[in-house]
Amino acid sequence: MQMVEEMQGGDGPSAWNKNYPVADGDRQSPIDILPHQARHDPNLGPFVLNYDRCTSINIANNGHSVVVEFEDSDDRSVIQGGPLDNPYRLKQFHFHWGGKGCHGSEHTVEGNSYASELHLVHWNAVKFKTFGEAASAPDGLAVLGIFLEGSVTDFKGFNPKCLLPSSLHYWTYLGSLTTPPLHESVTWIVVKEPMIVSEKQLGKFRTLVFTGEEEDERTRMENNFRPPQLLKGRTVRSSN
Ligand SMILES: Clc1ccc(Cc2nnn[n-]2)cc1
Ligand SMILES: [Zn+2]
Repeated sequence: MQMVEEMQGGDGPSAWNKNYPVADGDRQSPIDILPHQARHDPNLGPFVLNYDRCTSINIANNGHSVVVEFEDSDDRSVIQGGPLDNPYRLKQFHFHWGGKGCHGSEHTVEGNSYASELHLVHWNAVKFKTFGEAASAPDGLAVLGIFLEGSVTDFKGFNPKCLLPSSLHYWTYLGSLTTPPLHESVTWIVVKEPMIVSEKQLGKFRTLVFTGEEEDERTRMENNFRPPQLLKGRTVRSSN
């Protein structure tokens, strides 16, 4: 996909640095995670999700993913602990996926990718008044990344918490948004254990289209992931 874009002079990830020079910055995401090179940090405690009173507002195809937005006018749905100095409010979650097989996640682990990756996007409402302000500040956002692995099992019901695997051990590093504006404002928390979802569920993503309802050609929405970026000397820490 990316090669084709380059040959056709497309506006895919490799061309983003034209309009967003930060694409070549020092804390870009995603990255390829090398578990043996991650530094185990005994001071890194567990992160805590308080989503019980979470109130989703809508679900939408925003042209490059499927996004569920949440009410974020108070601290009813927050993540805290782990590498975070204070609670961060849940703003939205969305997914990245591929066209088939096990490609589609944004982060990779020793070069291996998963079929999809769920991103729960949170913002630092203690330090900033709005999401927009937080989104361009170095400690403004915290994105929880959960790998989704295809399997024939099925699972019913839907609640952000039930999407979490049993073990919440994670890697954490300082990075960025993975689509323009690519702000270097994200404290990444990537859970090690993938969630198992059914091929049927993954198939649902692949029926989504990039094009708007009014447009006639239907471009299938797939491969909406940015490839891994250079670490540039950053340390990836591992919880216990
Ligand atoms: Cl508000 C917003 C902007 C960009 C993205 C894309 C992304 N960045 N990091 N993970 N996904 C998600 C939400
Ligand atoms: Zn994302």
